[in-house]
Amino acid sequence: MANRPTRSVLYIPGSKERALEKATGLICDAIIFDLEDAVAMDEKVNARGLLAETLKTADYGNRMRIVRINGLDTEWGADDCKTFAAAIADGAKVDAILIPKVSKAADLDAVAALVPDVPLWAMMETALGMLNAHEIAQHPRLEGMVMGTNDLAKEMQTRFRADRLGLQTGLGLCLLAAKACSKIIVDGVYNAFKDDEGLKVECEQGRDMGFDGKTLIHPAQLEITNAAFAPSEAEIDLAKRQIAAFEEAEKNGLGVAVVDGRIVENLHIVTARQTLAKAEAIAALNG
Ligand SMILES: CC(C)(COP(=O)(O)OP(=O)(O)OC[C@H]1O[C@@H](n2cnc3c(N)ncnc32)[C@H](O)[C@@H]1OP(=O)(O)O)[C@@H](O)C(=O)NCCC(=O)NCCSC(=O)C[C@H](O)C(=O)O
Ligand SMILES: [Mg+2]
Repeated sequence: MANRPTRSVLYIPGSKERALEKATGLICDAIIFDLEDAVAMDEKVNARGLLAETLKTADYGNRMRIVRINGLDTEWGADDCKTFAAAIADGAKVDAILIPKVSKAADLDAVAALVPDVPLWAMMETALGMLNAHEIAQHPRLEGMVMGTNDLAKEMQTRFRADRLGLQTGLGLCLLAAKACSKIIVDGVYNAFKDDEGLKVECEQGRDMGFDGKTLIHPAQLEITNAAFAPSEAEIDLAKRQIAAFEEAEKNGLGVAVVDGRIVENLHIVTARQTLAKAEAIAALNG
């Protein structure tokens, strides 16, 4: 869905009944209902059943509902696919299926064959996935990419740094692939969920790099993230002034305007209109 905001994408373990209920009232743009890493092995089967029933009955409003299945290389992946294909046919509201550890386009083909029609999202979190990001982004069923920075850091053997130096190549490759193919791309989680300042810095970095939003692990991270990935009042004001100045310049037969000492050309107007469209989409979401 073009323009659908994905500023804040909250993981909820599919096994946690209280968290599933709480999310109906949280200020997140999207929810990842997780059956993979957030669910213990002996809870996998129960979580699958609980989640399938919950998505038939619970009202998550206009929050996007994304189900993260287990990989098809695990004992749960194929049954996750079959259960959700059946649940969707039976009225469960699922906007996308998220596949973990996607390393090549064929990983998407395998899930596409088991779950018809629903858009697919890919966890980008393996070194091979980074190298194959473009072929993954080109997949016709793919709608969005999610950076899995914990798994990527593990495979890369990087250490945590505020500037995410060891992850930058992977983040950049995935961003290029997603943008070239007009797909949604959201950043990885910030593990220290009580560190607001650190989260803010990482959100700003992700926003500056071009991510559409960030994945989160705790409701306390929502407010900072929503603010960071929304156009600010100053950005909205600048966009309006750029459009007005450019229209005025055009009337005078000019192709360039100047706003705040900077040139404004047609391409800047595209960005300005995108900023206003994003602000409108967020306002519409908040009703
Ligand atoms: C991190 C947590 C285990 C902390 O849980 P808890 O100790 O229960 O937190 P609080 O007591 O502060 O919770 C306060 C209330 O908020 C609710 N809550 C907590 N977390 C969530 C949530 N994620 N969604 C919805 N609601 C949530 C609690 O129920 C409390 O409610 P109330 O009873 O009304 O007070 C916990 O936050 C958690 O489990 N988070 C999710 C962890 C997760 O999903 N991990 C997997 C995804 S990360 C990943 O794998 C990314 C990727 O693959 C990679 O490789 O990087
Ligand atoms: Mg992961």
